[in-house]
Amino acid sequence: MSERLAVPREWVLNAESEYRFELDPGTSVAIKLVRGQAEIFGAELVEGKTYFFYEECKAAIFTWQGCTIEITGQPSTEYISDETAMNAYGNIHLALEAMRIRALDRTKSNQPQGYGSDSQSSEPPRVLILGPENSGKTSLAKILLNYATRAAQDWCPMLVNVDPGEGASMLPGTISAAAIPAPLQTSTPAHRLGRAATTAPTHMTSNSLLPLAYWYGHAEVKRNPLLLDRLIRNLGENVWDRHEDDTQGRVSGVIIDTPSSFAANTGGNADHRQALIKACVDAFRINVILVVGHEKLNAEMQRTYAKHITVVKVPKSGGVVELDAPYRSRIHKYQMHSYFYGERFTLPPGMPSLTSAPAAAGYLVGGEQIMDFTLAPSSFVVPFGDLTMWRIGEETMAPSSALPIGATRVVSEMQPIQVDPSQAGSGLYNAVLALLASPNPDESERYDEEILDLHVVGFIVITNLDIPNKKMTVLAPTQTSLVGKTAIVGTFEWEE
Ligand SMILES: Nc1ncnc2c1ncn2[C@@H]1O[C@H](COP(=O)(O)OP(=O)(O)OP(=O)(O)O)[C@@H](O)[C@H]1O
Repeated sequence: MSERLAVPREWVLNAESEYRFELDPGTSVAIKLVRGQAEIFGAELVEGKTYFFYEECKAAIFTWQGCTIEITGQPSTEYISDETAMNAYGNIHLALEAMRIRALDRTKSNQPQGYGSDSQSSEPPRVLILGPENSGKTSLAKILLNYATRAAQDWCPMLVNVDPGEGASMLPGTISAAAIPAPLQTSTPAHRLGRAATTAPTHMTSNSLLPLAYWYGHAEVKRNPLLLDRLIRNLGENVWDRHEDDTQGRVSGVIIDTPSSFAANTGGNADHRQALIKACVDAFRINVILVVGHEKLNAEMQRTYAKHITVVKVPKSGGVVELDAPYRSRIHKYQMHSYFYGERFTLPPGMPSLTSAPAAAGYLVGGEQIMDFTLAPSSFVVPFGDLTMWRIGEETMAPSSALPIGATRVVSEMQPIQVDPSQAGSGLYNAVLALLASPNPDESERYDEEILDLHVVGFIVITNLDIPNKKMTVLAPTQTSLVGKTAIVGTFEWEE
């Protein structure tokens, strides 16, 4: 390792500029704010503390007023840019903030929602972010959420992620909603939108989220858009119910991050794309649409929604990195590993070790004091009969275009099909499954497709199938009884 890497390097940033960096696999960097003010995707850095970044993190340290930062370790790419989109993003935040304050005033004056001529303008912000691949949608969502939580009003905005390829604070394949009480930190792309409490070691709980999630099971929207539509509507209903009894949460608003396939047809069907945007608009009663870096989509949204919804064209940041498919699948792997095994990273060369107490006291990962990030999952053997496993829709369906004219396959796309683990080719070996909440205890309230509407309570992996003895080996965060539980398999595979 070269001597240069061991020596911390100082970078001086002028006001309204940012230091952008990208990391190679297996490397990490430490960044300390030496003096001045700085933030990362809207979350402020504490002066004198050392922040760690790893697992191919790509990010920027931005400063409004100027600062000096100290870097230890060598990113594969690093540079300073004074051409950022932060002014535009800051202005959007101010407009959303004004909406929150008006909505709060209205609540305090006890006027019901929808009352009076200015009812539209006193609604809290419910924002849908749309844009093509690598336009910076997730980064913008994070910046807006982080600015809201810093506003000294105790806002607790709701982050909704309907991009199953992203996974937010859960695993990829899920869509979720989580109230965000404090700025979302940045350290690894495996947890760009926070860490769910279920996977975090206990000492990290101060920043952990309690998301409500549904399992779609695939990274790609085109795989089963009808299912995604239904899950989005389920999520919307839940958020709406929750906000009925939570004025502060309701007034803080909702910010929705979407997949790029909502913006452009990526081999899918144009009707599905529009239907999914509509599902979000209806389910979350969207009143602001932000379109990042896409003229044509902006025009389309203006045409379709501008009568009732404020549609705003937003510039794309020049710092956004083009993420390719192999990178995205490595991130999925980091996410799945960190759910079961926690996080491991090596300090950059030249850093005093974690056992050196005085130095480690100033070390922060994801905004938390560094200690031990590893988890000890359980691997145990259970009879096949303990767990009922389902797959949604058939694997070998003919495409809709191959069906007779007038026929639809709505039922089969949404149909839960029980998976028999004793059948060769069940697809369960090394599959990631979502464990679902219990169905309605009242039998008379049950319905055929109920499992589509049950939220996720955890995840397991089947690491071995012993067909002659009708037993399987299950990897789970803790040893737990699976008797009577229901799980759904998707298309995510576990890799050691
Ligand atoms: N200003 C910046 N400087 C450096 N990296 C950045 C900056 N803004 C975003 N990035 C990085 O660029 C990558 C893509 O950004 P982001 O995920 O926000 O885009 P997206 O439009 O949501 O992507 P997707 O195609 O997955 O929908 C991420 O790794 C993000 O951390």
